[in-house]
Amino acid sequence: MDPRARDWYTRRTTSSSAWAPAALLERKAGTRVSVVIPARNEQDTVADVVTQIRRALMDEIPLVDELLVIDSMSTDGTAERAAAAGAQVRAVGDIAPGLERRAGKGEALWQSLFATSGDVLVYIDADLTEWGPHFVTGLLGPLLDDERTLLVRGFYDRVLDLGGDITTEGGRVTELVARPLLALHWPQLAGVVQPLAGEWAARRSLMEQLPVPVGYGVEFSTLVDTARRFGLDAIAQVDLGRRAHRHQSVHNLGVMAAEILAVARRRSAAPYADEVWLPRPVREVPGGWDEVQVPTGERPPAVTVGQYATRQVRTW
Ligand SMILES: O=c1ccn([C@@H]2O[C@H](COP(=O)(O)OP(=O)(O)O)[C@@H](O)[C@H]2O)c(=O)[nH]1
Ligand SMILES: O=C(O)[C@@H](COP(=O)(O)O)O[C@H]1O[C@H](CO)[C@@H](O)[C@H](O)[C@H]1O
Repeated sequence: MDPRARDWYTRRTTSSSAWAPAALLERKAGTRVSVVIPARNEQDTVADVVTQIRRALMDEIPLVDELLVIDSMSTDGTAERAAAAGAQVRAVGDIAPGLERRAGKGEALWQSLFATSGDVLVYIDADLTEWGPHFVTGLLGPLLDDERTLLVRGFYDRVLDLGGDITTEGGRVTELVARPLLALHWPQLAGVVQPLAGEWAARRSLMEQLPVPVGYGVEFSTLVDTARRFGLDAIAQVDLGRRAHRHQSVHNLGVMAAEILAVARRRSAAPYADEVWLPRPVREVPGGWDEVQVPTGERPPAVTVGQYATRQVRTW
């Protein structure tokens, strides 16, 4: 296991309960906070997400200065319901001249940079069904606590509810693509429990400097790019408890997986790590850390070994 991963995990992981809203308000001082909710056809859930944040973190205490829903080419009532719940709503393509209408979550987050004024940006998905305002305060904590922190990833039990038994087997692309990719190519990041968490926060000064994949690769790219350019300690992660959301079909997640593989391929000049270790999801392990070595050994072509060496073989 890359010792940097476990060291980072130990030093840079906190729980949302460590970041009390009142204490954050004191630390906030002159820092402006924008919450950005990218939304494509989320009319059934966006109003609840907006309402909870508005009530808890704008009406009850003035922690959040700006609450923006980016309407990402929705064809339902997302924009109307978000506005009725009290959010500012801006449609991709209507934000600034020259920013044409484009689909994609990353595109929505990138365009939000031109529609917000916050020094700190908190990204919250619009399809959450099990969550709370502590997602926002937990993500803000490490950023308001230390100016050297640039990016904060949430992590949680990932609920999977496909209409049958409800399990915590969610985060299918996270577990089958993103975390194995990190273990292979960026083992120092293997301690990040939810690299694809849709709830995360970053300094504007960071986001303005990073390239942003227009689709679902944005979480993976910002993690890898921040670590490479600013070091592991520029990143922190916060335990947010439990999260449920609307699920996509496994076929749609196949497209998402390909986007993330493309982002990784564009960045992974490095060969595979010598040894590949995969930490188990932290909540499965009492005490919070266990790792499994991934068998990566390869045998040489049989024709080069032992009794095969003399056989006539077909050559192409
Ligand atoms: O083109 C898109 C695709 C997704 N989203 C939003 O990005 C968030 C995460 O997307 P989704 O729920 O589809 O991903 P999943 O959570 O299933 O991986 C949600 O709020 C979506 O409405 C978006 O704004 N534009
Ligand atoms: O983590 C994942 O594997 C995917 C799919 O989650 P589920 O298997 O539907 O629980 O969800 C995340 O990935 C997307 C790509 O980074 C993010 O944009 C989503 O916000 C996040 O929910």
